[in-house]
Amino acid sequence: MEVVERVYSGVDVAVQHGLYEFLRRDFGVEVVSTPATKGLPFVDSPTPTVLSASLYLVVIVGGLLWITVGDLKPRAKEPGWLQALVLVHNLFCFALSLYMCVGIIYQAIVHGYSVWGNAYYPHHREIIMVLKRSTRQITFLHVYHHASISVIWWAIAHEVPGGDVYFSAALNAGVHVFMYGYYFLAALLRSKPKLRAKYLFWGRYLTQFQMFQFMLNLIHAYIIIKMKMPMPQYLVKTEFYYMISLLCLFGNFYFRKYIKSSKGDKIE
Ligand SMILES: CC(C)(COP(=O)(O)OP(=O)(O)OC[C@H]1O[C@@H](n2cnc3c(N)ncnc32)[C@H](O)[C@@H]1OP(=O)(O)O)[C@@H](O)C(=O)NCCC(=O)NCCSC(=O)CC(=O)O
Repeated sequence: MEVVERVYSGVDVAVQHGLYEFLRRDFGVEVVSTPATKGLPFVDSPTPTVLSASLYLVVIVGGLLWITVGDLKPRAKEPGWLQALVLVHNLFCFALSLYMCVGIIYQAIVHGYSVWGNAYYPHHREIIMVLKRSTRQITFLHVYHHASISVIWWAIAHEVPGGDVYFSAALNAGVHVFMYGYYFLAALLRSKPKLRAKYLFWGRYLTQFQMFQFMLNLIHAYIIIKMKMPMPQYLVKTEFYYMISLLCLFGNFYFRKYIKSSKGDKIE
């Protein structure tokens, strides 16, 4: 019997199961399925991602204990090494986000994707906050988001590494270009509050942009569910509820930072 190897995603298996049976029965062709992302580091098994997310939680909880037990106050003046680390970190993340955003959009164009409605088929082939002792920034929102998002994206890379997932990946990378640009400027102008207020007035618009992205992802997930598009339903439903949770948390953040606070934006 002829053996043909095909890469697959969870979607593909469901869609093409009948075809594989037909090939086996009528043509004597055995199709061997291989995940599209097989062999990629961190994708085959969830263990490295779950371990990294757990390590992240251990470092955050350990860091909070270190700050609390030692009764450490936020640093009035940061040591030079910490300033340099924050600047290099933000610059690196800024460049990486830009590379990812442009790269994903480029691939989407090359594969003739439309904005939405692209099913995946196999042929398409903080530590910073702890060091700064900035307990103000170590919020439930921040820790929940960073501990969970890596596991969610592991599942996406494993199950559907293509199709419409390009959209939220490109959008999020684009948002992160601005976010790390913002953090870079905030760190650079730390001792110059007037300049910081002048050049970082757009912080609130950045938060709105983040919430707009969650809203778009929510609408997108809703459409996929309603149109019964060939995507693993548990992943789309996870996206749907995850976006609702982020909208609530960011709504609360926005209200407390920009509306309720009598001082207004912290950077002023
Ligand atoms: C404007 C925001 C981007 C950030 O709001 P913040 O209140 O955290 O920002 P801020 O104005 O206090 O930021 C200035 C302070 O951050 C410090 N800072 C600099 N670089 C940093 C870094 N890489 N990580 C954390 N803090 C950093 C600066 O030195 C400065 O400290 P000092 O004041 O001591 O001088 C907001 O929209 C936001 O995202 N808020 C949610 C909080 C959060 O955790 N966001 C990031 C992950 S969520 C995410 O990523 C969602 C998404 O996908 O879009």
